[in-house]
Amino acid sequence: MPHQPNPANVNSIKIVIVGAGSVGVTTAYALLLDGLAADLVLIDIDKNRAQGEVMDLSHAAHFAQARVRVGDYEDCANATAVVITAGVNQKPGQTRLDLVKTNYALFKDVVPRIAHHAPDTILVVATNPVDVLTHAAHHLSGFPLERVIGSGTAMDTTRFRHELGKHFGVNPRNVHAIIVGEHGDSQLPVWSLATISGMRLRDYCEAAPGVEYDESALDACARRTKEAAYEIIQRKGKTNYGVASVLVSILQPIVTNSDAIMTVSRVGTYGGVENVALSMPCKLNRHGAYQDVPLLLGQSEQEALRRSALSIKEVLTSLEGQL
Ligand SMILES: NC(=O)C1=CN([C@@H]2O[C@H](COP(=O)(O)OP(=O)(O)OC[C@H]3O[C@@H](n4cnc5c(N)ncnc54)[C@H](O)[C@@H]3O)[C@@H](O)[C@H]2O)C=CC1
Ligand SMILES: CC(=O)C(=O)O
Repeated sequence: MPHQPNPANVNSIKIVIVGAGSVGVTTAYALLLDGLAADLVLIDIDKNRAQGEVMDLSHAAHFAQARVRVGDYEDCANATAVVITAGVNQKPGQTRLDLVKTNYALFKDVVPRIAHHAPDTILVVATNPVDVLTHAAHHLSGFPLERVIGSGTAMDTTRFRHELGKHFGVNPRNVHAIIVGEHGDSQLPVWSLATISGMRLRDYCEAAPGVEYDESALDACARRTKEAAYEIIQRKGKTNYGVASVLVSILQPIVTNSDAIMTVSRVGTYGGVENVALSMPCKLNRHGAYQDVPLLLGQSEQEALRRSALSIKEVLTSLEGQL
């Protein structure tokens, strides 16, 4: 996702990243290069490793004029945002939902400590399964729902625009298309509202010379979007650059108070399923993901959204008594 030049005065901006592994450190590096924070704190159970990362990042911070340091939970005080990237990641063949027990136990430990020291901060959750853990973070912190944001399908929307841009030979910035629902296997592309240059895809294909509307090619774009993480993990063992860039795009409107619309995960009622977190378009500013953006889904899309909500709810129910 392209980043805007940062117009905010970031002198007072502190961002804490809990989890200085691959995603956390790549996010820290992207934040430093974007100049989005004056004070960047990394917290990790492995302090020695975190210290090594900080030493290395400090050499990049030298050019970016920011302070980067290892911290503990009391350093969350007065943070503008705390990003949670701590936890296990998928091994080849595992789904995101397979990680739930281990990462939920970690959240039970970590989230109350963050909330204790930073009762006014905004939590940005990346750890998988991100929708279930966004729900958990909301309950464990006691924060209002707009201040607990999961990176959700912001990642999948970016991948989808990339795929459609490649297919149509158009810069992904000029493709307006979103993925909603679970950041996982039940996600859904919103074909009915996808546009290029203000035109629905079918109209664009009729108007643009030499472009055919090929439904099976479009389905393949959606399939590659859904399967991208599996393929990357199969090849390199993890994903980090895409998500780091997406996390910076989520932090940007929070820091600059700029009312961006993004597909992020938030607790709510979706497809008639109550008290579940999944991604729909939301407005983001310094108050967090503070407003739903209405989405006029077609009938089959509404049904797919309900199925996605139910599949997340099923995992939440399996954790019942623990939440
Ligand atoms: N939402 C998204 O789009 C994406 C989410 N992820 C998720 O992000 C999470 C992290 O992935 P990676 O960075 O690749 O893993 P990693 O193994 O490289 O890093 C995890 C870090 O968490 C730390 N940690 C473990 N327990 C901790 C605790 N109790 N307190 C503080 N730190 C703790 C570890 O020491 C390690 O440094 C995974 O759950 C992964 O599935 C990964 C990519 C994309
Ligand atoms: C791992 C993961 O959730 C992703 O790259 O989408």
